[in-house]
Amino acid sequence: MKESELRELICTLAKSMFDRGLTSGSSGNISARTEDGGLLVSPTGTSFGRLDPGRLSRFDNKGNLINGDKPTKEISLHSAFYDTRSTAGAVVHLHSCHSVALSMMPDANEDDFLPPLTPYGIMKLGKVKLLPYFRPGDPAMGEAVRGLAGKRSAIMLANHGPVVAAKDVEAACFAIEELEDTARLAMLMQSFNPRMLSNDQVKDLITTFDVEWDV
Ligand SMILES: O=C(O)[C@@H](O)C(=O)COP(=O)(O)O
Ligand SMILES: [Zn+2]
Repeated sequence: MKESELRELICTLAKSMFDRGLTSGSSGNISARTEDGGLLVSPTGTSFGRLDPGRLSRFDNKGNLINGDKPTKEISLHSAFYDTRSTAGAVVHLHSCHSVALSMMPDANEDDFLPPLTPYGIMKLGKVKLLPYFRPGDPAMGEAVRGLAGKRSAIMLANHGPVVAAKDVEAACFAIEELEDTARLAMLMQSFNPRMLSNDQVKDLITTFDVEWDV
């Protein structure tokens, strides 16, 4: 994809998520690989509702900022995904409400954050890791992601928000939206003892759709 098209797509997808309340104010950040191995990154303090394609932070393939505004303070978090997952072409972070709510539950599962409620949750995300709370911008977040050795495409930062890497920016947005939808279902259903997918049904999905599943 030409860089000008990628710039437009990042801003269009970010605005779509903002307009649907998936992140609000100036929360969230998004990045995508360019054809020359560089990165386009949302600038710090900007709103997903009003990203300007011409002002995205542009890094070259050696990680130098070459133009655009000052990047998100979570750049080390994004870099950790690119450095540990060779397939990563985009990374998205949101402050999506239901995911954050689920991360605050006393019985939240750290190794497998999302309950197996729907097939799409499994297919789009694999197993989601819940990481502890970090101060926003703390490079330790990136270190925690590096500690996962590229085995997870999706993580949840406790009391903060989800972060998802995927092959391109559209796939990353699809996946993080699925994470929020699954967390929403989990919160809606939590007092009803919902019937979940069985282990066999989950295994069937993993096999049929070639889902990465860190065991
Ligand atoms: O929660 C935070 O402060 C950041 O993770 C965030 O979502 C927005 O920070 P910037 O991308 O630096 O604006
Ligand atoms: Zn954040």
